[in-house]
Amino acid sequence: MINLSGVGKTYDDGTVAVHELDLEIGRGELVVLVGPSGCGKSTTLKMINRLIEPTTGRIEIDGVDVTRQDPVQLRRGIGYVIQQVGLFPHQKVVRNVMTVPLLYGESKPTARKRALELMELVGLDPATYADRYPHQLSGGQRQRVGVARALAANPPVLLMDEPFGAVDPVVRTRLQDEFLRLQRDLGKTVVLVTHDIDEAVRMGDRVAIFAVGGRLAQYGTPAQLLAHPADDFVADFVGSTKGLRRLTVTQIDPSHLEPLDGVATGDLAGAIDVDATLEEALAALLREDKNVIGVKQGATFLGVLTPNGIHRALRESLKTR
Ligand SMILES: Nc1ncnc2c1ncn2[C@@H]1O[C@H](COP(=O)(O)OP(=O)(O)OP(=O)(O)O)[C@@H](O)[C@H]1O
Repeated sequence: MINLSGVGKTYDDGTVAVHELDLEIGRGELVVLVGPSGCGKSTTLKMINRLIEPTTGRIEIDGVDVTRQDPVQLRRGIGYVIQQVGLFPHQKVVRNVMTVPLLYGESKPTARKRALELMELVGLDPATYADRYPHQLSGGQRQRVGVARALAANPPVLLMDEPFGAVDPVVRTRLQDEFLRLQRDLGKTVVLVTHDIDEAVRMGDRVAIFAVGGRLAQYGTPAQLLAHPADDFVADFVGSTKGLRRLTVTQIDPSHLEPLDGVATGDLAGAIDVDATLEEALAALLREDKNVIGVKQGATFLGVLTPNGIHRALRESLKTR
């Protein structure tokens, strides 16, 4: 879908922001670019929609070189969400979201209808929020308006630069979850920039870790990066809590379950679905202050998971990936 080959950017003052970058992003994939400050993540993102022109290399979307496309045309197919959202302060929320459909020649009633649908989609009740001004919203709500506006032209590609950066950690986690749910329905191809490795691991189908100097240190699934960091830099960056992070990306394996026989009902912390992650299983055990949790697939009870089982599953996932 999106293909970067040998892409480099050297700014006029000689700063090498991105160096010989090869990156392939599949259709419908959510790829996160992560790394320390100044390592070229935003520059990479802006080269995809031609806000910045590369010095070397080639960027293709669906096999078409972006530099051969009219930038305005190109950006119609690419939604862009930035941290400070950039809403028009003197326009009501609904009007802010209508901007893009109006730009593309939709009639006012059609644009308004679409804007209200999009507000609903991103979890902002139109009846409450449509006629507010941006300053009458919380940071998280403003961010949702930004996402709604980026989706307004129904672009196949979405570029997001620190989209959840400006909100507190609790709201941030909620927005991340909401966006993941939305993404499951919409199936956009998303490239998301963050400096937060936890966000990268939570959100990314694949994660590209950048090192200073615009060098790609490693590209892989969160599980691969956590289990097999390519070098010391990546190992350091994913950090000492990588065992914990693995909980969030490792799914329950039915072969680690034990039979229910012999477990006293009082010891059981309810049941979770087999599609859950080890983190969800552990969280449920801690929440209920129990040491056994049931695992089911639909209505079928598969067995139980204990802290030992979780530990074993973690150890094995480290070996196999
Ligand atoms: N217009 C410019 N002229 C010169 N250097 C620039 C320009 N824009 C960015 N840079 C430099 O290019 C490098 C990469 O910048 P970029 O914004 O892509 O990094 P980033 O990884 O997105 O950083 P952050 O996480 O801090 O936003 C940095 O060293 C930055 O100072």
